[in-house]
Amino acid sequence: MPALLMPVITVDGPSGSGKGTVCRLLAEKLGWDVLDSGAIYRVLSLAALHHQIALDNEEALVPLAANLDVQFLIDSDTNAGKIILEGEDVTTTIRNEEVGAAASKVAALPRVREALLRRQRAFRTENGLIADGRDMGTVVFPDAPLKIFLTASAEERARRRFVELNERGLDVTLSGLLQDIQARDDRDMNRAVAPLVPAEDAIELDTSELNAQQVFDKVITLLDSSISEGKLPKRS
Ligand SMILES: Nc1ncnc2c1ncn2[C@@H]1O[C@H](COP(=O)(O)OP(=O)(O)OP(=O)(O)O)[C@@H](O)[C@H]1O
Ligand SMILES: Nc1ccn([C@H]2C[C@H](O)[C@@H](COP(=O)(O)O)O2)c(=O)n1
Repeated sequence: MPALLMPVITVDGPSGSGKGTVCRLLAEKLGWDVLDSGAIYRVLSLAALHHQIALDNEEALVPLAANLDVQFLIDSDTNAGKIILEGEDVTTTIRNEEVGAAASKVAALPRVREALLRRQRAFRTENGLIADGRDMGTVVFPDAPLKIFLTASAEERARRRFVELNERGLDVTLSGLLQDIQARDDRDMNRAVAPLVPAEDAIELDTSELNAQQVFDKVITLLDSSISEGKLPKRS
């Protein structure tokens, strides 16, 4: 690994455990970049739908993944992320539950994961990186000095998603979301390649009874321990 590369903090865990929320807060605090690896799988599944490629057609999905025409931009005024797929703004579309389920299907294909590996590792630059996903600590950045694995009960994760989607005006039911979450967990945890499991050296944090601020505070405590152990550089 070239010496210029800064450390990575990995945050893995199942859907709705709060990874994206804590990664955003951490990145703001540290001024580091974020890799939202789930967004890459979501964009790929959307591209497959656009090109009418079946979600289990590994032969066709591999070149699509390798040549994916996607840009991850930051709006300089609002600082909000923007995702452009083949010239189209898909920032909101990829967050739909259907796209999440489709992403979990293409993500089960070993050669598709392989094709996306280099693209994910390229997010690591001379700035520090917070990497959000399922296999960040186990496969993509196994040398990360701080690995966090967030969990929460499926019921609590479904409740969180219900609140979020209701706020967005979407017509969803709690029981439907719970079923979706359980199906996605099952696929993500039981696939043959890079299943959702904590890395051996990951620190697990159950967020079921914690609000987002409490989770963030705990992560900052873990970060400070890693700094005092010399695993991460002092923060400015
Ligand atoms: N500790 C928390 N307590 C309550 N709600 C939370 C907590 N953390 C996050 N949330 C809310 O739960 C929802 C899911 O959070 P978030 O998107 O961060 O999860 P995620 O793990 O990144 O999910 P996914 O993998 O599906 O992208 C969001 O609406 C978020 O605001
Ligand atoms: N590192 C990753 C990230 C995501 N996936 C798959 C599995 C998820 O169900 C799906 C969507 O992810 P989300 O945006 O909800 O975090 O993508 C994966 O296999 N590996």
